[in-house]
Amino acid sequence: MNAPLTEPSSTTTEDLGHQRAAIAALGHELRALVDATVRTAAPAEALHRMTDEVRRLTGRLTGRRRLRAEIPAVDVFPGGVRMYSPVTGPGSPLAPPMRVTPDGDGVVGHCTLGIAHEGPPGYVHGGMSAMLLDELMGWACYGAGTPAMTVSLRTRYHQPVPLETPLRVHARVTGTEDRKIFVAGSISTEQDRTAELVTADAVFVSPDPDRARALFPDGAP
Ligand SMILES: CCCCCCCC(=O)SCCNC(=O)CCNC(=O)[C@H](O)C(C)(C)COP(=O)(O)OP(=O)(O)OC[C@H]1O[C@@H](n2cnc3c(N)ncnc32)[C@H](O)[C@@H]1OP(=O)(O)O
Repeated sequence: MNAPLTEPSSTTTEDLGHQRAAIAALGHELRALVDATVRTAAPAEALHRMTDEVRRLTGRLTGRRRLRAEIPAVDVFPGGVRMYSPVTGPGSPLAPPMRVTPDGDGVVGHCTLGIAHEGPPGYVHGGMSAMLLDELMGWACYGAGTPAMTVSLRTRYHQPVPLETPLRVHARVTGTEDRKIFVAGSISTEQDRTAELVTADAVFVSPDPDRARALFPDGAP
């Protein structure tokens, strides 16, 4: 029988690097598994065999489990690496993952979505587009020195967003009013950055300090 998979006990910088690389490698394979799962035309018997194998694998991820709201040791929070973010996390099978970089007065996100994120056949699910924008708009707030949470997000879908096509997501802060931050965002393809397929505007709010402490006892965003 295979040995259980457990967490390392020490957390030196080198260990963290190894741990992050291992998390990213597992995330990569799980994303490949998700992609294969939503594409397969395998017959029911093959799917049942596969189900048994996956259940066995899941059972091998033993050891201590992260608690709700606990920040993983591999993360830098706030404002840094989030290994399991459903949008940017290299360890998340749900994430594209989107890579975020500064861009002039805002931030830009790069990613390609596969058919696991399909809405209309061949195109991205509208909720997924909203998720990419929401996340990146949050990064824009953080980049502007005002970490905040979304209180309102309005999306406009101008044209369908193609799957399996490199995408460029953009966000920038357009104004502030006390604790409110106004943010604009868009999605285009890398190939034609001028054609905005989805645009969005959002209001973010920096929680007041008491609210932030209550929401995030381990460190406000
Ligand atoms: C770095 C990458 C991060 C990525 C994160 C991606 C972003 C996210 O997904 S965040 C998760 C989704 N958002 C949430 O869960 C937020 C839920 N909301 C809350 O918890 C609270 O509203 C919170 C904590 C944000 C603010 O609470 P609090 O500090 O008490 O503020 P509050 O006093 O209610 O409101 C502040 C101001 O915002 C205004 N406001 C509140 N909601 C809205 C709204 N929907 N639209 C416009 N303005 C609003 C209020 O009117 C008030 O304005 P004013 O001072 O002029 O009266």
